[in-house]
Amino acid sequence: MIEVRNLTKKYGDKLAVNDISFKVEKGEILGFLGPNGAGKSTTMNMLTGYISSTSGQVLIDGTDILDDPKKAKANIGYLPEIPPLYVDMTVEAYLSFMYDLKKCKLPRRAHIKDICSLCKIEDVRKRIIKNLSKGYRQRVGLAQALINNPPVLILDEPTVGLDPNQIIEIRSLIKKLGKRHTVILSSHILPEIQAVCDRIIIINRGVVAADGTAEEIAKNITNKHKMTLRIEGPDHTADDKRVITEAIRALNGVKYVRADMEREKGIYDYDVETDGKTDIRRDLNKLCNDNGWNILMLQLSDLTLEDIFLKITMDEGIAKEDEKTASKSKPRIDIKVAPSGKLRAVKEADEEDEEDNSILSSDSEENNGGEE
Ligand SMILES: Nc1ncnc2c1ncn2[C@@H]1O[C@H](COP(=O)(O)OP(=O)(O)OP(=O)(O)O)[C@@H](O)[C@H]1O
Repeated sequence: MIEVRNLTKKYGDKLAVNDISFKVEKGEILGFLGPNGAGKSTTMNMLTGYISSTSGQVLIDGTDILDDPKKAKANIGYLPEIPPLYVDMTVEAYLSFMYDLKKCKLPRRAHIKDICSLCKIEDVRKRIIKNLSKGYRQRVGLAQALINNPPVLILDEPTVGLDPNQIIEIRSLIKKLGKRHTVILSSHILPEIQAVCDRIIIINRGVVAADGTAEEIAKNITNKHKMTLRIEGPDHTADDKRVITEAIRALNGVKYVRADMEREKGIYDYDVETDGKTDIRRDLNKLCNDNGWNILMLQLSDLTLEDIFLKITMDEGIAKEDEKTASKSKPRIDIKVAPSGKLRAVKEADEEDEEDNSILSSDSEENNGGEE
């Protein structure tokens, strides 16, 4: 439904988006994550045809957004971070105006009524937008994005500034919309992405740093980094523990080994961490086979999305130290830390610096719309 091919955007010398490619299938809800300045809004703006790309292509249902913007844009409903509202209009007048602007063909009254019902703004239809609370305004913004019943919905930070109840409502609405629309949702908030999205793309410094489901990301990352093993040595003694720990430590790619509790008589668990680049499982198996040890359990660490992001960020820190001598740096995953999400480790021999801490801001509704 959406195809992005080698998309690049430069603002003067500033490379904001650097050769990104991805596809979003019909009916998929894609979460778009990244720290401040990563290039999310720039990408969203190119996807919606709001700004042009320096190079590359955006295809919406096969139509190039720059070659035939009218046709491509007819397929898109866009809710920017700040909803584009005419605040002196009533909700109804505004939606009717948007209906005309988007040349909607569906029966006007019935359609606007349906959209209002879907977005739960029926009770404020006759109110002036500027008098509505932030949550209601956000829903009116969503209603305008839906007005021409577009197959693609692009939502930029749709829950920013909402209170927790409003956040839950908007999330469940997006989930519902995802059944009939292809949705791209940009957010800083990991739990939001986890709750709503089928798949996540993390963009960092203008490149796609990760792409996949939370499970895939977790698997890729945890597989490579951390596992717990239960190994039975020949003698069931503490000496087994020492020999096994040292032998694992000597494997290529192992960074850290610690013998944990004695789980069965003379049998210990071992926490093992690797360098993140080497998959040690086969070597480990061979080591145990050669020595006549039995692997009774091998468990990859079960990390939350937040753990994974933190882990990636921390590993980037380590990579930075390792790669000081490397010539040119590549982008790294860098996440704003609010509680937690998912991806494919497109993570390369990345590098350096900074973390951000994202904030889940919450505004309470002052004017609780609804009553007239
Ligand atoms: N009009 C512009 N002119 C020059 N540089 C720009 C312009 N718009 C964005 N940039 C730069 O491009 C980079 C990407 O910005 P962008 O707004 O796309 O990031 P973002 O991921 O949306 O960040 P945020 O989460 O803070 O909104 C940033 O370094 C930003 O400063």
